[in-house]
Amino acid sequence: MPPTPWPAPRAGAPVRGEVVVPASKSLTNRLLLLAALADGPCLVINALESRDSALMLAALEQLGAGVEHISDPAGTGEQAVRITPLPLDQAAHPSAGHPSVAHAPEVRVDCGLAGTVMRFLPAVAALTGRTVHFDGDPEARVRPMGAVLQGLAELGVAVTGDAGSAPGGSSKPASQAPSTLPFTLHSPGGLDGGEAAIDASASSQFVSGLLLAAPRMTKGLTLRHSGTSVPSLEHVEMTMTVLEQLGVTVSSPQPFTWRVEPGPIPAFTVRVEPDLSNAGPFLCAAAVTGGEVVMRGWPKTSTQIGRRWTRLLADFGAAISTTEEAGGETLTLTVRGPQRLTTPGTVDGTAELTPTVAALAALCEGETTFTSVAHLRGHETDRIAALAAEIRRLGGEAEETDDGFRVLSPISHGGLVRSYADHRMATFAAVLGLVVDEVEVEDIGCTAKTMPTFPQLWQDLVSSGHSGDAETP
Ligand SMILES: O=C(O)C1=C[C@@H](OP(=O)(O)O)[C@@H](O)[C@H](O)C1
Ligand SMILES: C=C(OP(=O)(O)O)C(=O)O
Repeated sequence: MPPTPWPAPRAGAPVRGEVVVPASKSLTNRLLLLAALADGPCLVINALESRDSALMLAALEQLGAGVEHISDPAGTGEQAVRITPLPLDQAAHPSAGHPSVAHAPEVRVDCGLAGTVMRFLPAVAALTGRTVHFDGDPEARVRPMGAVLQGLAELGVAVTGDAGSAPGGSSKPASQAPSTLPFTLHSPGGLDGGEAAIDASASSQFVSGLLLAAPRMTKGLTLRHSGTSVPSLEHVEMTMTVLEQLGVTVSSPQPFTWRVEPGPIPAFTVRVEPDLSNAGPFLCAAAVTGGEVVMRGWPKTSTQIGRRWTRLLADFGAAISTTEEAGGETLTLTVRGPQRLTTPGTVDGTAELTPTVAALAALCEGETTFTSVAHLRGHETDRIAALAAEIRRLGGEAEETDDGFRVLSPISHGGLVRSYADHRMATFAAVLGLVVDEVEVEDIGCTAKTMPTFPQLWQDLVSSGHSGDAETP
């Protein structure tokens, strides 16, 4: 049964309110994975609870980690996840008195539509020495996977494109590794690492996925990107920083080359930051309605790409102010919307923020050109095509370009916006619906990928303060 369309709440007045967004998907899934590779049980406080993080936890459990949900571990009312690491020593030394992994049952990993699961877990799977089958949603089966699988094949992992193939099936040359889900990995000797070169121009997650597992490769890993540019380079920096913060030695001997030394990951307790990408639509609610939205707990420094919101919103005419909070680590961020949004003309390399920025562009007079985002064609959906199509559906003009798209004129009416199973297409439509009558979102449920509470938080924010009138473009 198709989902019931969700009528996007229309702001009858400038949106004024405060919002607390859940934890970062990118940090949660890195920290859960690294906890499973640590040398003792770890506590991840305020871990995101969403489909992507649930898939990560389920997969880590399948691979042999322990997962326990704990309420209020620090007396702050927060939730936490305790991870008992994977028994990797058994994989590395199957004859050292441990039950051999050769007899361990095969594992099935459901990636859903999560890039962080499909790109980050193959190297971890190889470390376990078990035969692991990966598959996901129909939309996930077209997302690019080739580089990470070629990298693993180069490092000696048998990779086959048939999810049902026999364990131990012959390894193919790296160039013949499958390029999409489903696939099967088999690496009975674990993963020694060493050196590999991959073309990561389709996703930064190919790099992150190999680097995250590298501390537990016996030789560590020197990874070189062989293409022109890596998109979302911030996410690779996040990977390197998180590894370093957890005590792993990392370096970047030259541009597009990363080195992770082998060694233990000391057991850790960590608290996850709010998701600054998912904060975007809420902050945009102030920008598009001429209202004011406050977010407490904005990290003073962050590895998240969403830290760019302060600059991006200012570029569209919003006023941003911050005050330091007690403890000095976090800020209270206030976004005040302008009377009328102004386009900065060009928006470059906004990666996963792009659909939300596109909502601002679709409400501006004047052209906005999005550049260096070609890789968005391999996201949850082809976001370049989807954004152009949905802007046109609502009466705007938009065209696709080689490395992005151009919004030529603003939308002029509401309608049913297709969500393409993509959480950011759904929230793109929600932002538009604040100021345009009768916008409906085909499947608001897809926001559960990274923020199951989105519909409620959105409704709460829209109804939280009423004064003045919101303008229709
Ligand atoms: O490493 C990560 O957590 C992510 C990396 C980026 O992927 P791409 O490089 O494929 O854009 C980003 O878009 C995604 O939402 C999360
Ligand atoms: C591209 C995204 O997700 P994923 O981690 O599935 O790649 C995203 O959240 O915008």
